[in-house]
Amino acid sequence: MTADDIPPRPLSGACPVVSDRPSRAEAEAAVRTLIRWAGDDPAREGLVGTPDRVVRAYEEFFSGYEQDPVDILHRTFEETDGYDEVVLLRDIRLESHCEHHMVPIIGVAHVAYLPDRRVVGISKLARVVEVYARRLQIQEKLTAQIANTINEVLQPKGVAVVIEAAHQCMTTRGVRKAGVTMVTSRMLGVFRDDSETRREFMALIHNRCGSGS
Ligand SMILES: Nc1nc2c(ncn2[C@@H]2O[C@H](COP(=O)(O)OP(=O)(O)OP(=O)(O)O)[C@@H](O)[C@H]2O)c(=O)[nH]1
Ligand SMILES: [Zn+2]
Repeated sequence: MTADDIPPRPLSGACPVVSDRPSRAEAEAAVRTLIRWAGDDPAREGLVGTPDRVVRAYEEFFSGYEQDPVDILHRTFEETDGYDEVVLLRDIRLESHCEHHMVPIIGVAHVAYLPDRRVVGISKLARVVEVYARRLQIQEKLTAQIANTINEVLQPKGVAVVIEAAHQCMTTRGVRKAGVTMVTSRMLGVFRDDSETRREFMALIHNRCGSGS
């Protein structure tokens, strides 16, 4: 599946802050409600600390709303030795949450770009993945947001993002199909326009030679 039908702008940036964000106490009360709804007693010993733990876990899972990926990519370096080949970060571990069921999406992202003089510290590509992953997502949007942000900020000759992930809403509930992987891609610039560059990217993703893994 591709995200070709998703417009390239304006998806990046910090998320709009909700004006009526509940307090921590209200969030913990909501967890107690869910525990009661599940049929258990939030006052019993083993569950007393659970609302606090769940809210802390959510703080981690959804910390991406507080961060702006554009800032992460802001610091770039001029590449003066004429490197004009693809830069690829392969197998970036991805942990997100599906916006329909709020259960994990686990997989990997492959992120490549073809620089146009300016390059970025490679960890920053993984950080952009991390920020968007730590929001409620569908995989298509996540894929497009990562690619569009890199494209907007670095203005390279092209960007390619592929995500391969398993959705626990399909494995632990619902249709319950274990082992299914969803694959999404977003190709911009030369990766979209030039089939040879796209083929090279796909070969780099799938050719494990020399990776040491
Ligand atoms: N396109 C897309 N669909 C997703 C993603 N994550 C979850 N879904 C799907 O979102 C759909 C939500 O469908 P609904 O019919 O509203 O929800 P549901 O009744 O829980 O559906 P089932 O999962 O089929 O039981 C399901 O088909 C999920 O598999 C995603 O990242 N992209
Ligand atoms: Zn889901």
